[in-house]
Order: sequence, then structure tokens, then C-alpha cells
Amino acid sequence: MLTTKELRFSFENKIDFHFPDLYCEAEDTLLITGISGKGKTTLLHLLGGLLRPQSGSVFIDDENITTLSSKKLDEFRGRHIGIVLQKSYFVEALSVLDNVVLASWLATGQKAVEKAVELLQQLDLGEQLHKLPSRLSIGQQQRVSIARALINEPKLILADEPTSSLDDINTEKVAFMLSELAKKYHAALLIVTHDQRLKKHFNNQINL
Ligand SMILES: Nc1ncnc2c1ncn2[C@@H]1O[C@H](COP(=O)(O)OP(=O)(O)OP(=O)(O)O)[C@@H](O)[C@H]1O
Repeated sequence: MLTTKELRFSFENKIDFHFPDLYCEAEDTLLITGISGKGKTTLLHLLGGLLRPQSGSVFIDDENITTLSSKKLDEFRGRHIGIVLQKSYFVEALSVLDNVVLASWLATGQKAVEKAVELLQQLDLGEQLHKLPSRLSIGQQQRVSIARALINEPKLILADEPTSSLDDINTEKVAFMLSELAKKYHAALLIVTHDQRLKKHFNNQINL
């Protein structure tokens, strides 16, 4: 499903990252750990096509996303990659529900309202649908970004520190929900984190 080979990246030729080759099957989870500054977020951005590598490949099924034009890459990302970033960027004037629906409309031209409601309910946000995101707690906002990342049933889910600001109980919940939803949608799930609490949940781990 996800396969990378010989991935290299450098910021203005200052720091040279040479990442280990990765492999993650559909319905599996791969945990990428490493101390601060090791390049976890950089790697996640390369896998999501938000950055382009200096060399190497990122295959999602049979598509090497590093060779796609910017336009094709944007389309591919919108349709097949769900990204939960460290900070949630919402359209502040839109409700929680409309933020999630917007992601479906941008990717497919269809408004997947029923599915958005179902996902948000699954993530314990049924009472929050019509609120503005800014009215939600950080933990609730993180769950809204998970719903938004999953609305298009992506092949690959990328999550950057999804539990960094959560207490132990919510960390357990989010870890469980992410892996259950990845299984439900037959997606590969890749989490980058320095949160030691996640290590006991996932067998496949790579330390940068
Ligand atoms: N846009 C940028 N320009 C130049 N250097 C950058 C840029 N973004 C990140 N870096 C540097 O690249 C290195 C890796 O950053 P990255 O955010 O990928 O690390 P990380 O492992 O995710 O860290 P953390 O756990 O603290 O989030 C750091 O030294 C950082 O300062």
C-alpha cells in the first residue's frame, strides 16, 4: 500500500535527512517515533506530498506521488490521503459539520453530509455538529480533524502527533478510534509521534 524508497530531503541544503524505507499495508498501522528535531513532521509532509523529496520515491498503491505534477498531486491528495496535522486548521466561520462536509465537496464535488454526521457521531461529537470549531476543546478539535481526514475514505491516513495534547484516557480513545477507522476504510495508518504512551498500542514501529 505505502512504500517508500531511499527518501532524501534537505532544508536549504542545511540539514540532510535520509529516511529509512517504509512499508505499510492497508488496515495496518506504522508508528514513527523519534526525539524532537529528528524529522518526523518532515517525513509526514513528504508522504502526504506537502513537500517534495530531493530524491527517492513514495508509492501509494501503484502511484509514485513524487513524479506527479502539482495539480495531479493536489487531486490525488484530496481523494486518497487523509492528513491530521499537529495544529487543526478550520474555516472558523463554518460549523464543525460544515468543515467536514467541505473536505468532501473539495475532493469530489459532492457534499457527503450523512457520512460526515455518522463519522462525527462515531468520534463522540454528535452534540457538537453545529458549533464553531473554536468553541470546542483541543481534544474535540483533534477528533474533528480526524473526521475531516477520513471523510473521503482515503487509502492512506497520516497523523502528526494526534495525541500530544490529550490526557491518558483520551489518548487511549484516539489511538483506538484511529486504528478502528483505518480498518473500516481499509486504509494504511501512519502516525508520527514522540508520545511514549502510543508505543504499547502498535506493534509496527520505526524509530528515526
Ligand atoms: N521550513 C523549515 N526550514 C528549515 N528548517 C526546518 C524547516 N522545518 C523544519 N526544519 C528543521 O528540520 C528539523 C526537523 O524538523 P521536524 O519538524 O521534521 O522534526 P520533528 O521530529 O517533527 O520534531 P518535533 O517532535 O519537535 O515536532 C528541525 O531541526 C527543524 O528545525
